[in-house]
Amino acid sequence: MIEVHELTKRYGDVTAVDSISFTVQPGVITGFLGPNGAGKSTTMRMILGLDRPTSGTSTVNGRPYAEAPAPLTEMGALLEAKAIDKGRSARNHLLALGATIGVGARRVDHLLDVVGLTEVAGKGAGGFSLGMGQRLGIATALLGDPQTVMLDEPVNGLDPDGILWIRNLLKELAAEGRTVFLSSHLMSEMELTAEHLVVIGRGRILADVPMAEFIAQSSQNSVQVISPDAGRLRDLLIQPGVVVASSAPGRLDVTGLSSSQVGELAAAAGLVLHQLVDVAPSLEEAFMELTRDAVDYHGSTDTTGRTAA
Ligand SMILES: Nc1ncnc2c1ncn2[C@@H]1O[C@H](COP(=O)(O)OP(=O)(O)OP(=O)(O)O)[C@@H](O)[C@H]1O
Repeated sequence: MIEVHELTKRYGDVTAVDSISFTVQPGVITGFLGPNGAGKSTTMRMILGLDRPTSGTSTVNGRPYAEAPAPLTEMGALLEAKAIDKGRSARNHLLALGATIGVGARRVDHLLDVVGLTEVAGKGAGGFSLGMGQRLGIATALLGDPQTVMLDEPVNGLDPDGILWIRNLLKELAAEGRTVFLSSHLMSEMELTAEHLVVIGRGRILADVPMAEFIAQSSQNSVQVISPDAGRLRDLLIQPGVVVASSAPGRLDVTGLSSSQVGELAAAAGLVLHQLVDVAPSLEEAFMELTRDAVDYHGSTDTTGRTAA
């Protein structure tokens, strides 16, 4: 279990983390979400004891991580890929770390197999691709068979096969009753992996809820309609508070009305419908809605350098 209590971190004038409290429970995968610069990495670094909090506390399995007698067996963490001695082979890296906690060659070779690095185990990790470095980082996190794992962007650089593999691995770890805490900007992947979410924006907790609840509370529900009379239906549905978009001929995506309202309006006008479906919002839509006011870095699709007057 990870417990964070009124944790604050200031860098000069910047408050990176602003008195946040949350608990990461064992047995479920908890996702840590937030826009760029929200404070996720800073929080994880403080939990790991790599950054000293300005105030507040955090504990891993009941005590500050820095005080754990055998940290690698308490919590395995992946913060930055490739944070290893680049000249060393993957196997030697794991063996050297394993030696500090009584883990030998057998478990090292097993873990190399689990993360899919057996064939390159003797090669210098300096030549590893981003995804291979990530796999090695995950093997390192699992080395001490820890009760808790904390992973910052674990799917970063992984190919589709690797992403599926880590999703299943994390689910297995949680099913074994372990605490699993991970950050990711890949919303579709997080939606498939996590059961609980902690969302942070500008250093503050915006949500700490089960995934299903987080998505359900979004107002982004829409209705998808397919009709041979799409044009007439569109004119009928347009009213204040209703947005009607069309992504294909004969298809309308309606927000602001329920499917029964759309169906009744169509029936009253004698319009034929071929399909009428409620579309639940995605995690991405729910996340964008919640964090709209907490995004510090906005991009633009204008690559011309011209700005609107
Ligand atoms: N060592 C540091 N010195 C000064 N400011 C820092 C430092 N580390 C982080 N910050 C600032 O703290 C804030 C939170 O940064 P942090 O890296 O924790 O965010 P994040 O949620 O992990 O972002 P991202 O999604 O981009 O990785 C940002 O404004 C960042 O610029």
